[in-house]
Amino acid sequence: MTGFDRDYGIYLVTDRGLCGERGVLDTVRQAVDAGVGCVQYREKHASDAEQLAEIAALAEIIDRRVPLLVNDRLDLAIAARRRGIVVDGVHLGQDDAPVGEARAVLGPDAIVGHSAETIEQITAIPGGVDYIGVGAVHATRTKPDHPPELGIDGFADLAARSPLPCVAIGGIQMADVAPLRRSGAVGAAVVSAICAADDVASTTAELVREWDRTSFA
Ligand SMILES: Cc1ncc(COP(=O)(O)OP(=O)(O)O)c(N)n1
Ligand SMILES: Cc1nc(C(=O)O)sc1CCOP(=O)(O)O
Ligand SMILES: [Mg+2]
Repeated sequence: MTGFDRDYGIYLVTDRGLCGERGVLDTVRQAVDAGVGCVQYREKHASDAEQLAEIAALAEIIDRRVPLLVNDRLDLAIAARRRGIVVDGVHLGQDDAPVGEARAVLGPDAIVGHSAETIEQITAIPGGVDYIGVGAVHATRTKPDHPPELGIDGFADLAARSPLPCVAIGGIQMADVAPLRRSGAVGAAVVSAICAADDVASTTAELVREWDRTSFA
């Protein structure tokens, strides 16, 4: 399966603060066991050494069951791979390293995700991108500087016009999963819905069931 025709399912984006005492590693372990389709390591504050150590531990826990992507930091993804750590790709925003550079360095099998919030940004995306992260579906406290709220209908409109598969992100909760999948999302990316859950295993399993039982667009 290429990154392009992949079903990303319930796509976990990590947040150390929201994981609290349980920690990122145990949260990811439970979420992968419960069926998430992708994990993105998103850490804005730790040192490079700390992030590399955490990426290495996550790669061991995930053990190639689902893709592990690194948010923002193409350089860290490359450094991890040089150490033999299995990193499957990157998610890069509009202000991060160029997606073409990521594709060139990580190779044809890597997953390269890119963010966009308007149809102009979507149509301007160069080749080599596997999916677009489109948000914010809803306002969210997880990313105070999130793009304007699209709502489900706004997401559906962009996904219908996009030449690339779209992963929805931003304030996604259980009730959004089915409508988003019906509107063409190839994944529903969540941070707080899983990281801040009291019971990660059962919450994730419920989200995954909802995704799996909803028909494609
Ligand atoms: C799946 C997915 N979609 C969008 C984003 C947002 O990325 P970006 O615009 O670079 O913002 P930050 O995550 O870096 O704050 C994402 N991370 N994942
Ligand atoms: C990382 C991120 N990007 C967004 C975007 O809209 O581009 S919203 C977001 C955070 C999503 O967190 P939660 O699932 O807790 O709402
Ligand atoms: Mg970014």
